[in-house]
Amino acid sequence: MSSQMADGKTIILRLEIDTNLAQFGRAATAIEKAKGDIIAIDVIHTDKNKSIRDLTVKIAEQGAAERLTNALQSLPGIRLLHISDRTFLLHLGGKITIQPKTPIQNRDDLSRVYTPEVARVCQAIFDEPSKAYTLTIKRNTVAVVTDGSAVLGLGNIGPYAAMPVMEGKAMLFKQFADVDAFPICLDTQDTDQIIAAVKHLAPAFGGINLEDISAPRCFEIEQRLRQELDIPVFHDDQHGTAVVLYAGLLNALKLTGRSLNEARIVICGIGAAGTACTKMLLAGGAKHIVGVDREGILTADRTYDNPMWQWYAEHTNPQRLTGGLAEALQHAEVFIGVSAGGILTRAHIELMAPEPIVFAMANPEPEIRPELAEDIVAVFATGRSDYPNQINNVLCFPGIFRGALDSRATTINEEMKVAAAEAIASVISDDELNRMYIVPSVFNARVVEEVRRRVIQAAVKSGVSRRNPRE
Ligand SMILES: NC(=O)c1ccc[n+]([C@@H]2O[C@H](COP(=O)([O-])OP(=O)(O)OC[C@H]3O[C@@H](n4cnc5c(N)ncnc54)[C@H](O)[C@@H]3O)[C@@H](O)[C@H]2O)c1
Ligand SMILES: O=C(O)C[C@H](O)C(=O)O
Ligand SMILES: [Mg+2]
Repeated sequence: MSSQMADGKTIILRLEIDTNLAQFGRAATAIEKAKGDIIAIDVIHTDKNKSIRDLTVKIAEQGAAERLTNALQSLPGIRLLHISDRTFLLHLGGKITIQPKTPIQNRDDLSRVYTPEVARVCQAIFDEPSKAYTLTIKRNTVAVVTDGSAVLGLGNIGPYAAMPVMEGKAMLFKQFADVDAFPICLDTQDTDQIIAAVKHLAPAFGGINLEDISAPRCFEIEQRLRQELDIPVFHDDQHGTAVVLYAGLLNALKLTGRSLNEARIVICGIGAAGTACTKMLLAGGAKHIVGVDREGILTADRTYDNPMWQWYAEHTNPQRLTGGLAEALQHAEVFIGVSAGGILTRAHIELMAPEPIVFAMANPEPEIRPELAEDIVAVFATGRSDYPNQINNVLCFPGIFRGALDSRATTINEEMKVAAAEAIASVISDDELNRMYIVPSVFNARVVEEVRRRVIQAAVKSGVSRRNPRE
C-alpha cells in the first residue's frame, strides 16, 4: 500500500474487498469507529470475488488517519490499496498543461501554423533575430530552472522531486501575471553544466527564473548567466525573497516604531536567501546585522572556505559577536529565518528585546510556528499561505517578471528590485497597517499591477529596457 496522508482533511481510501471473506459494511463500521465520516463511495471494479471501491472520508483530528488505517488493515478480507488526500489528487498528472492559441481545423490552418507557410516566419526571424520577440512565444515565457539541490527547506531532493514546486511556480506565474512559465529540472548539479544548459535553452525564453539551487553554487551560476545572456536571469530564492522581506520589514519596523539603521537584526541561514536579504538590508541602511549558520555566528575573527561567508563576515557583525543562535539573539529586535524548520524555540525569543519582530520564513516548516510564541512577539510572519503575514517570494516574482518582460529588459537590476519592494509595501496604507497585516495578500491584484508599473519605470530610468510599454 502506498500512503500519503494528512490529518484534518478529506482523504480517499481505495479498498479491495474479498467478497468471499468480508462485506463492505465491516469497513464502513471500522471507519466510523475511527471517527472518519464517509462522504462518497465510488465503485472502481467488481467481479465474482472482489470489489474495489474509493471511499472519500472526512477526518477531523490529529491521528485519525493513522487510526483508520490500522483499523482497516486488521480486518480480514479487506485490503487498503492506497490512501491519498486532496493535495495528492490535485497533483495527479501534474498541475499545468500547454494549450494552442488557435485551433487547427483544416488544411489551410495547418499550412499556416505549420509547413509550408511557417517557413516564411522562420526566415523573417533569421533575417532579423529580434523578431523572435514578436513572432514567437519568447516575449511571454520564463524558464523556471532548478537542479533540485535546495528545494524549499527539504534540501537536496533532486530534479524529479523538485518538479511539483516548479510546476507550482509556473502556475503562480500564469495566474498572477499571465506569464507562461515552464518547469525545467536539470539532472546535473555541476555549475558549468547548469550554465551551459540554461544558455542552450535561452532562445525560447524571455527570462530565466533560477529556483531552489543551493548556495554557494547559485551565486556563480546566476552571475555568469547574467553576464552571458541578454535576457533577465533572476535567482528567486535570493532576490525574490530579499524584495519581499525588505517590503515586510519596512512595514514591521514602521509599526513598532523602529528604524532600519538602528534595528538589531539576526539572520539565520546564510545561504541563497539569507545572503541576498542581508545585501538588500545593508543597501537600505541596516547597520547591525548578525548572521548565523550551522557553525554559529559568522565573524570577521574567523576565515571561511565559503567565499560568500567570508564576504558576509567582513560586512556584518560589527561587534564581532561569537557563539550560536542564542548568543546572537541576546537583545536582538528582529529575527529573520531562512534556514530550516523548527530550529527556533520560545526560549530563544525570550532572549530578544521586548516586542521583537520574528520572520520565520523556512518552508514548508517555519523556524518556529506562530502558535508557540505569538503572544511574546510584536510582529510574526512566515512563508506559508495558512498563516497571516505571508512573506513569500510569490509576492515578487510574478510582477517583477511581468514588468521585465513588458519592458523587454535585458536584466533585473538593483533599481528594479527596490522598486518592486517599495511597490509591495505601498499596497498597504498606513491606516490598514497592523501586526496581522504587514504585507498584502498574494490575491490582492494591486500587488502585481503596482510591482509591474514601478519595475517598468525603474527599467526605463536605469536604461535596461528595450521597449517602453504603455501603462
Ligand atoms: N519565504 C520565502 O519566500 C522563502 C524564499 C526562499 C527560501 N525560503 C526558505 O529558506 C530556507 C533556505 O533557502 P535557501 O534557498 O537559502 O537554501 P540554501 O540551501 O541556499 O541555504 C540554507 C542555509 O541554511 C543553513 N541552515 C540549515 N540548517 C540550519 C540551522 N539549523 N541553523 C542555522 N543555519 C542552518 C544552511 O547551512 C544554509 O547555509 C528554506 O527553508 C527555504 O524554503 C523561503
Ligand atoms: O517556494 C516557496 O514557497 C518559497 C521559496 O521559493 C522557497 O524555496 O521556500
Ligand atoms: Mg524557492
